[in-house]
Amino acid sequence: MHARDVTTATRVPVDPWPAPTASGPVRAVVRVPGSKSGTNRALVLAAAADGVSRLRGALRSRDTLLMAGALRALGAQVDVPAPDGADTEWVVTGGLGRDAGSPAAIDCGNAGTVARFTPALASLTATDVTFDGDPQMRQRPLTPLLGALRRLGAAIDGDVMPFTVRGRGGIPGGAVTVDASDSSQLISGLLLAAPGYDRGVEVSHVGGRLPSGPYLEMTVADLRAAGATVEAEPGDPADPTGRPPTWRVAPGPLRPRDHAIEPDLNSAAPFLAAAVATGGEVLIPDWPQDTTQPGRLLPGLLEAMGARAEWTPAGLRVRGGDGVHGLDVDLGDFGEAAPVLTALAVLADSPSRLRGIAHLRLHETDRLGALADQLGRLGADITVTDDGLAIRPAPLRGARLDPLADHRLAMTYAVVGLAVPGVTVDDIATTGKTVPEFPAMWAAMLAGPRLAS
Ligand SMILES: O=C(O)C1=C[C@@H](OP(=O)(O)O)[C@@H](O)[C@H](O)C1
Ligand SMILES: C=C(OP(=O)(O)O)C(=O)O
Repeated sequence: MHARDVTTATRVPVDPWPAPTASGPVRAVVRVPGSKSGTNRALVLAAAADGVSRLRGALRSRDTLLMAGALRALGAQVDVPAPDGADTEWVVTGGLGRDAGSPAAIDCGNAGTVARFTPALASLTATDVTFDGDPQMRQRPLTPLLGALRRLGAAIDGDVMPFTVRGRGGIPGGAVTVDASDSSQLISGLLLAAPGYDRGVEVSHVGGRLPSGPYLEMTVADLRAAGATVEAEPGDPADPTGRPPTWRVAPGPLRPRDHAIEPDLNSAAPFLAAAVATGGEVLIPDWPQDTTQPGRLLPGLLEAMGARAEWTPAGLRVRGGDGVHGLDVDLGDFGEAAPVLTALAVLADSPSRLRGIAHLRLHETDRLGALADQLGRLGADITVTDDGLAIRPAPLRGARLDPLADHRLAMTYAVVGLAVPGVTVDDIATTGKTVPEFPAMWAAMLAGPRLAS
């Protein structure tokens, strides 16, 4: 068992959880909860705005409740509706503690978004704020962010977690470089608070390949929607001597917003994969037509593995084909898809290569090593390469798997379990990081409702 926030677990599942096998093609409509990345950006921007913001469709999960707690510690009021109550809107009254207050503490859990998005905000308060988190969060990249913030004028004790930001009511800001090759969140964290720096910010990425590009688009779009003036220059990855990717945010007030959070397309991935693995059909309502979420790439990826994807007025429908085929793909923009695609790849009839995802070693756990090791217990043939995974078809058998406190690994094992009898999963409740009702949703998917064909 791994530590988890029991306050978010509304139903306690059995441990280890027997992953259900599918008795036939899965046919279901699955409504997935709100986007973690959208919810946590909306909360940060609302906390930094002057006035009251209202969020509909926000995700209520471990990562977003940790964000709500962090923003309260920084002086904002965040009212989270009860899980099953009539009220569904999250209401945020912006305002960071500008008067010297007693020291505050922020628990980041294993939420990269909390650990990377809130230190810059803390530098705008007049309070000492100490940051800590789960053992794995202490290992995840933060040092480049703290160094850049210090160069922008923040006073910070420590280069690794736990560390303390000594808020002095603001920072000068200005131009800074950061090596964000280990995580795009290191840049997002500097940008999201930048309207509050005296001179705003100009951030350039200098280093190896920048992962998770769509999340920087999301940061820019969400800042603009909150009234910030932002310029983004992509740079030319093919010309390392050219101008690096650079973002500029002007100083100025943010406006409060009332808006809806999109469904989390990453959370849809295991359910869509269930359609592919079983030759069935899953429909996700409210799939956005136009989105900055990297999950917009999912339909194409699943089609490359043999599925058919179709946008209908009711949502995105994915139908499995005659079999599952391997794929060779660069997932640098969409590393979160790698675990679930690995589940499909071990069920596929031909080899797969997942490339461009070296940074996954620094996610909730070392995802590359964990996938090879844990799925290897089932007999899967997975090799960790320099920048990803090589997967070859192999006969599979049941075994007990440990998600190592990683929500996406737990959901990945559930997908494999549809096709391989005897898979059990430790600590399935770790899915509460982003999909708190995962076991119940999975059971409901397997029970229908049937779709008209
Ligand atoms: O900005 C965000 O909301 C995220 C960025 C990505 O992080 P990395 O750039 O560290 O991969 C992604 O994996 C994470 O789940 C969410
Ligand atoms: C990498 C992930 O999360 P985090 O926001 O903690 O980085 C993820 O959700 O796959």
